[in-house]
Amino acid sequence: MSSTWSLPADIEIPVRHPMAPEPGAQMREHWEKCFGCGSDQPTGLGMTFIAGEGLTVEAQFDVAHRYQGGPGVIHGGILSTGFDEAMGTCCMLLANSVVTAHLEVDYARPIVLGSTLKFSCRIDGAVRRKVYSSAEAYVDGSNAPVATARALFVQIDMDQHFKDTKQFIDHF
Ligand SMILES: CCCCCCCCCC(=O)SCCNC(=O)CCNC(=O)[C@H](O)C(C)(C)COP(=O)(O)OP(=O)(O)OC[C@H]1O[C@@H](n2cnc3c(N)ncnc32)[C@H](O)[C@@H]1OP(=O)(O)O
Repeated sequence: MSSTWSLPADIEIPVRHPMAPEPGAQMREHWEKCFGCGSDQPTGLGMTFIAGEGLTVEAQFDVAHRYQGGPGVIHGGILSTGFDEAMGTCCMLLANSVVTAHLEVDYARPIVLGSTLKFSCRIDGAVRRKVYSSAEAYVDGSNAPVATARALFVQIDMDQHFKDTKQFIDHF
């Protein structure tokens, strides 16, 4: 990993929301039209999520041929999208609405089309509206991660943040 990412000194461990899904339970999509998780988004990743213990989430999707970048391997942007979605969903354990402010990925190994890509995500801490997360991605048969990521999410007011794009909720 080549990252210079560091967590702030005043970081605190937030409390998992009491209404968050139980460990082992499937977590819901945050929006049905979302490219990452939406059930009404036929060209999307179709990611699924299982709540883990504490502030952790496991996620996965199948690397379809349409996600190809180089010959036979995943496009790097699709992999970063998977991280974004998985870590963003992990933040839902706090029952706050967040958007990504910063995302960085280290690509360690090529990921072959047809793989099932699995993500282990956690919340590392929070400061005010900022939620810090990190994650690793694995494919079957690999003990070492094929990629790692770190991200900063910022809590938002949904009505304010999407005030200019509300029409997309009714007209996709
Ligand atoms: C609903 C659940 C969803 C779960 C799954 C979601 C998965 C997918 C998530 C996405 O892909 S979201 C789409 C991509 N992201 C965006 O479009 C966000 C675009 N950026 C913004 O809208 C604003 O920049 C943002 C809301 C992130 C922040 O603007 P604000 O005016 O609300 O806050 P502000 O700029 O004061 O920043 C708040 C704190 O974050 C810090 N910050 C913001 N951007 C940063 C950055 N890039 N790097 C480091 N720190 C950053 C900022 O310094 C400050 O720190 P302090 O509390 O210490 O003062």
